[in-house]
Amino acid sequence: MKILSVDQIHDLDQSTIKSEPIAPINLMERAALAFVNWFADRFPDTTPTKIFCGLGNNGGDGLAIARLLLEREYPVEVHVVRYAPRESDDFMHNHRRLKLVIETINYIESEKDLPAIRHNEVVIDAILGSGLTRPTEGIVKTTVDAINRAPATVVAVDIASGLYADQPNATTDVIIEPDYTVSFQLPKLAFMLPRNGPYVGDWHLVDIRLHKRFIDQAPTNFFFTQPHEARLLLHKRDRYANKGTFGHALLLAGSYGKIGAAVLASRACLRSGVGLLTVQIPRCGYAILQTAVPEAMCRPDSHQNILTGLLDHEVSEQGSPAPADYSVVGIGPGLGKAPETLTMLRQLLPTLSKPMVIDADALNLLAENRDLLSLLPPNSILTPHPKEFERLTSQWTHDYQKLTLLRDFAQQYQVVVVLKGAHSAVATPQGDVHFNATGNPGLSTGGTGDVLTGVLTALLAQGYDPVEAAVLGVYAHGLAGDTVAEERGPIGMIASDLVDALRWR
Ligand SMILES: NC(=O)C1=CN([C@@H]2O[C@H](COP(=O)(O)OP(=O)(O)OC[C@H]3O[C@@H](n4cnc5c(N)ncnc54)[C@H](O)[C@@H]3O)[C@@H](O)[C@H]2O)[C@H](O)CC1
Ligand SMILES: [K+]
Repeated sequence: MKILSVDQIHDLDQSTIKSEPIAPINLMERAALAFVNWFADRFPDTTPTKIFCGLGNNGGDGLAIARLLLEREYPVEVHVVRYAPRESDDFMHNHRRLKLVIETINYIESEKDLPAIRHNEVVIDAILGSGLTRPTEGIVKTTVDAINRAPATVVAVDIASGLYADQPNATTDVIIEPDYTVSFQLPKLAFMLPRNGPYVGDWHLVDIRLHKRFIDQAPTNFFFTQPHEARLLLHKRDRYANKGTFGHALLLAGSYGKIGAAVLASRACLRSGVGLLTVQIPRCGYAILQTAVPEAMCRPDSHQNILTGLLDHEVSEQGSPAPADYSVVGIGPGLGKAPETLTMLRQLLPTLSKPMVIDADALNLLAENRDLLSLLPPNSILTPHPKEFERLTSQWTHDYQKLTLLRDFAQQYQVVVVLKGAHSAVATPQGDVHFNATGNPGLSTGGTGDVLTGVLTALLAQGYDPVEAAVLGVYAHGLAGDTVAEERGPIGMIASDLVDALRWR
């Protein structure tokens, strides 16, 4: 699903109005009805509801929502924040219609007009929408502040008042902090950025049948992966396939005290459909890996505690293939940053031409030796968490800057970057960014990144296009997290649970 800019959403509105055709006031009615249907599914018709409206079309939506809720016999109070002398046409239209069915419309011009808000009430925020052009100030700011301080549940219409849909807010801006945002049809870029969490809450989309052809043709670099889109990426399995069909992956992972990372990545790789898996680990991990993951083959490193890339010929079979002979190489989980391991990485990279997967300490080694970045095989997948990405690039002051760094990095080095976090972002060598829909805070625990590395390595081994592998892998990994969280709650989740919860269908 595409994420469009505010300007594009405005044009989409106009295009919908012209092409259907539909009168603007009827499109507003459609939007209000979609909101009310969502609302009525969550809140019973006994819920005391205070609707705060601005004077533009977001306020117009609020007035229409008030009328539709009154029709359904919700106890509704309407408060219009009168911050400017002029209202939009569709606001005026809905104002006239509402006056016919409601006893009073309240106006907030100064602080003394603010109503008390109690904890059992729901506040609907329809003060400002995507038309925001400047920070909240004066009575708007005072009202937003009062709503944020109130103990009630807050639902934002389209977007929280004061939050820019596609550009950074200042840290001093006063913005509604909703429990829910109910947005019209397409998500806003602002919803994808972790630091906006308090200003978005739990967000939902309601369909208002905006002009489909316009959306199909609209250019954008930003996408949100929906479940059905992720599932379409899944390759069907041929009935006559054999294990050779699904590739042979080589994982380079583990160091003394971190063999568990190699185990997690290996198990996840096997659970994600790889044909054959070989793992190179330090000798200290040999018995552990062979016991914990009997399905994997083991290449013991000549070093006892770290990876050096040299094989222990006492234990490993004669004539082991070179890393380049495997379908894919995944490197990083539990690796450590020993000088010998850096030497291994330095020698390995120029020998590889197929896309590889690079995670954890392999990323930290790249960050400390940035000359290695130009040796990465094109279309390789890098999976940094924000701190690792900062080491690879530079510090950022807000999420939009981080997004620019992310796109620039992926384009400069022609790699796929999975920036992990809430709504993990997959940046492509072409400059696109795909935000993920799945996952929860339970994933912030040791080892979940190792699981992702295993998943992505398996998908590349099976011949998935690297961008598709990243989008699908991140989706499936997050979904496994959601499945586990549903069962035992996010607090009790551990990375091994994720491996067991991976589902490919
Ligand atoms: N396609 C859709 O998604 C539809 C959206 N609808 C709703 O329309 C709003 C956008 O409406 P618009 O009138 O363009 O803007 P706002 O209501 O957000 O703002 C009104 C007006 O206020 C001025 N303004 C900007 N910043 C401030 C500020 N900080 N303080 C005071 N005033 C400010 C500015 O002049 C704005 O124009 C969208 O969010 C949806 O809710 C349609 O109803 C249906 C289709
Ligand atoms: K709003």
